[in-house]
Amino acid sequence: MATSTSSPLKKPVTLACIQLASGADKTANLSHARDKVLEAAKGGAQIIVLPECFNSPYGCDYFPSYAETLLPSPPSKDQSPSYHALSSMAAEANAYLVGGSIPEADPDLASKKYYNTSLIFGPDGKLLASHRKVHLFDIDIPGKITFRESDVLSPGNKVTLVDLPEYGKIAVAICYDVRFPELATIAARKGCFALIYPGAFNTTTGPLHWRLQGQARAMDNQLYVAMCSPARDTTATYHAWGHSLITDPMATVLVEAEEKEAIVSWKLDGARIEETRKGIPLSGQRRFDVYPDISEGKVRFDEDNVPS
Ligand SMILES: NC(=O)CCC(=O)C(=O)O
Repeated sequence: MATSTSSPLKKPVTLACIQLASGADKTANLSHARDKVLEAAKGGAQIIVLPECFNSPYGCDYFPSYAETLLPSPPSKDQSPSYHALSSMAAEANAYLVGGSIPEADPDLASKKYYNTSLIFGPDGKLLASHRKVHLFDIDIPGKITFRESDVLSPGNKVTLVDLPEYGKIAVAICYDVRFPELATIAARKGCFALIYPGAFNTTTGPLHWRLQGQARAMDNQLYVAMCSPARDTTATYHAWGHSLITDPMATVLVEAEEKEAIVSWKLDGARIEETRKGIPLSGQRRFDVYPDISEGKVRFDEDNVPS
């Protein structure tokens, strides 16, 4: 069966994950994020990723008090200081910025609906897309960790693909979303060269699954995967696993942080995707006569890719 191996990445691009140390002071977190984004850009990064809830502590008790309204878009500075800080950082860095995630308040404040939302900006500081976490982190491992984002958050309802014109398409999803291979498969079949997950696994599931999830999504879909965590803060109520990493399309972990603040980066190369797909030509071997192609079913994308 004929197999197309042309790469979805048009030219090499350096991607950096910033494993940011943040605390309770939002203004300080935004300012620290700016310093680190500029540092990553100075180091050559053209796509820069921040972690989940980079502007606040991570936890259900914090979401409402840190939440910002993002709609109507663009929001005013009062509505969303984080939106404006991220936009300025992207422009100053002259880089694409996957702005981790922030707690978002529904514009109908009376609804008391909140989302875990990632904003993605272009090098000119313009918003390119947003992703509301689709799969909320609700788990209960007795004696270890119980977490119910759904007590406070509402889920997003779309797959988020973002076109970076010089390079190609990326997909953005948030943390627990990584456990649902469907999003990744759809993104890969729609031509993405990388899956980018701002995330914050914990010290129970992190050592078991964080790396495996990144490698599994890369292996299944033969593309790059970046997972960006906050640094671990043992004085916080939630202890993030850290270990931000980038895997290649063969599922090799190219670079991985420890638990403390760090920037990890790698030059992604389309040839690596082509070589992987040529060697193991999955795309031409699928049996859509036996099972359906989930990327061709009813998939919800956001047509104009801005909050709506
Ligand atoms: N913030 C999250 O979604 C955490 C996900 C997580 O830790 C997991 O095990 O999955």
